[in-house]
Amino acid sequence: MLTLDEVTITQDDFTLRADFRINAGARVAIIGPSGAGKSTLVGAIAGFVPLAQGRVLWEGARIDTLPPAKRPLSILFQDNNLLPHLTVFDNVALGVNPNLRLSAPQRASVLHALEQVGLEGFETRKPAQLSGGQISRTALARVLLRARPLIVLDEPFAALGPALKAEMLDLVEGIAAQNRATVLMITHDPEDARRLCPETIVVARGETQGPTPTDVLLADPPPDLAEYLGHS
Ligand SMILES: Nc1ncnc2c1ncn2[C@@H]1O[C@H](COP(=O)(O)OP(=O)(O)OP(=O)(O)O)[C@@H](O)[C@H]1O
Repeated sequence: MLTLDEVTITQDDFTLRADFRINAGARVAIIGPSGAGKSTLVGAIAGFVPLAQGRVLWEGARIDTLPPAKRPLSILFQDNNLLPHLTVFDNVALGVNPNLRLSAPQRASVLHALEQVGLEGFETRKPAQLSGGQISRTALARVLLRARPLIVLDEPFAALGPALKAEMLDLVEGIAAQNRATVLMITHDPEDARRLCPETIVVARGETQGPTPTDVLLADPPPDLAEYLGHS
């Protein structure tokens, strides 16, 4: 279980309060107006943004005191998930060993992860030689290989077209199932939430609400969310 226990995050004059629990294995969307604090919230969970108050726990143990690399999660951003000077193979291999000295079984596991995301034969390419979808697949192969119990997505697929985005969300679902991982996904698109996330947290007016079942929330959104979604 991921627990945010009476957390307050402050960035200059911006304040967000968060207090919720997410069960292990759940897939939860984070939705809310631009500037509401969605990235700040996941940044605090991942360790890039300090807490002003409160605690973050995974399976009952505090993680907010750990540096980002020691936290039990993998995070993907909209951009810069890959190192441009490294090949696809090495970008994925970073998930096994940051110094890239891999044993034979580790090399085999990288190749297997690439195969699973449909990138067999792309091992020696550099990110500049990949399409947007292939970049996403490479980043997801690393997530698969790292096998951290929590997968955090800060809109990594926002620039992809709808069909490709749906494919990536299905790939995330498969990876999460294989690793028995919990998923937290920021999105601006309610259809993404419907597709991947049975539950949703709303971030608005300086606080988090939920998680709430996504279908219930979207069928009858509270005023803040209705305004954001463009309902009358
Ligand atoms: N490093 C920072 N220093 C000061 N204020 C910041 C910093 N990063 C973000 N903020 C402010 O915190 C608030 C929340 O920003 P955040 O990026 O978390 O919102 P968001 O909900 O993810 O927005 P969007 O949907 O537009 O990406 C904004 O008012 C933003 O200007």
